[in-house]
Amino acid sequence: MAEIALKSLAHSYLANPGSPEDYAIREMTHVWQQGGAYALLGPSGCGKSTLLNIISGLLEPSSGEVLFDGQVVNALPPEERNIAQVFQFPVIYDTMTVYDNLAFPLRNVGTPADKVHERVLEVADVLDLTPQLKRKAKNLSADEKQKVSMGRGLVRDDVSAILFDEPLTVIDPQLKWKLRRKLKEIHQRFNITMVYVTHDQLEASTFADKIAVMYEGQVVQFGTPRELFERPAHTFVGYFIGSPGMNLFDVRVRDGEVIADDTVIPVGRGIHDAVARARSNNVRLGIRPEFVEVHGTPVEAGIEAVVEDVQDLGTYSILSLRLGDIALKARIDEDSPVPSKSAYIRFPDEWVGLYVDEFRVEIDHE
Ligand SMILES: Nc1ncnc2c1ncn2[C@@H]1O[C@H](COP(=O)(O)OP(=O)(O)OP(=O)(O)O)[C@@H](O)[C@H]1O
Repeated sequence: MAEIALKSLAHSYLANPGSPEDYAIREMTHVWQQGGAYALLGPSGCGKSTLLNIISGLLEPSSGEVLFDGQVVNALPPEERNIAQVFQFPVIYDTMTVYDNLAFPLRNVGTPADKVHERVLEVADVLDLTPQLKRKAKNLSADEKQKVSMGRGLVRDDVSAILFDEPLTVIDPQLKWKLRRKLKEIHQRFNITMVYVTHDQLEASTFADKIAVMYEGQVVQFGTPRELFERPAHTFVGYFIGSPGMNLFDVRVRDGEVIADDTVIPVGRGIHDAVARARSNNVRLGIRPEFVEVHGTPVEAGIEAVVEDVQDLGTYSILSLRLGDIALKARIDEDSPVPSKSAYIRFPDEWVGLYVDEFRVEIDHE
């Protein structure tokens, strides 16, 4: 088991990279602590698989270092890194039984037979594979094959880390939920560093204690699911996490007031001063639909907005609102009255984020 550190790491698939866009991984420094359950979350093409393959040694980075417990491992081939990796599609031996497939990684490193037997039974039990142990892998369903593949990743308890690259993609939705919980259980039981790649925020939040959100080859935020929700560090995190994503709108200061389009946004002094100080043309305020305060009648410091649509989602509704040219979403609980034509909205200062050139700027609210 190990701490995995990435130091000034960068990777390009091009022979002579020039601009930042030429890099699948832009220079980053990042630490996965020993024993943590982590998710690497991001859209297709943001560099997740590239990063995993660099950690496991399948790919050599263009620059920077990979360290396991402080030791540089760049020169070590995958088999010497002591890492287990589970891929999107099953990697198993079709002609072997399930038992032998699970035993393989242990026998490969000379584990004594009694220990092999004990671990195979334990992992088979956790993954509900015990009834299949004697069957040939080729006769299994797609779900079962992937479970065997996961079992092969989990069977050794002496690995530095287990890396999962979208392991549940081919799994039936109902079983997916069950396996995610199993993985969490396994993590708690064996205390192994686990990094789980996914583009699904729900999958990331249910598995991981901390999530690294990747965007265009960079980790733009590393935090708990709650931190990502409440304080997105980058507009992409605001947009990608949550459903619907964060409201973001351009703002500037005019005549001592913060305005968006032509609407005055009543905000506290801290936000006003920070907007006034921002030296950029890309200055936005962000607030999640959950934190927009909605009233049916005028309130102090409320902004009148046009209600364009109401989507009833059972336990809550999503309002589509318009403020001049700005479209906004607000979420209201089922027991709150739903305004019909006009709504009076407020943005509580504590839930408003300021984003300058896409990154969050901390505001002193005092
Ligand atoms: N072998 C390769 N040769 C050239 N470019 C590559 C190669 N593998 C990946 N890329 C490019 O590197 C970038 C990052 O790809 P990567 O597969 O790491 O992203 P990802 O986040 O894992 O995406 P996905 O979820 O679709 O697998 C993409 O622009 C991709 O086109």
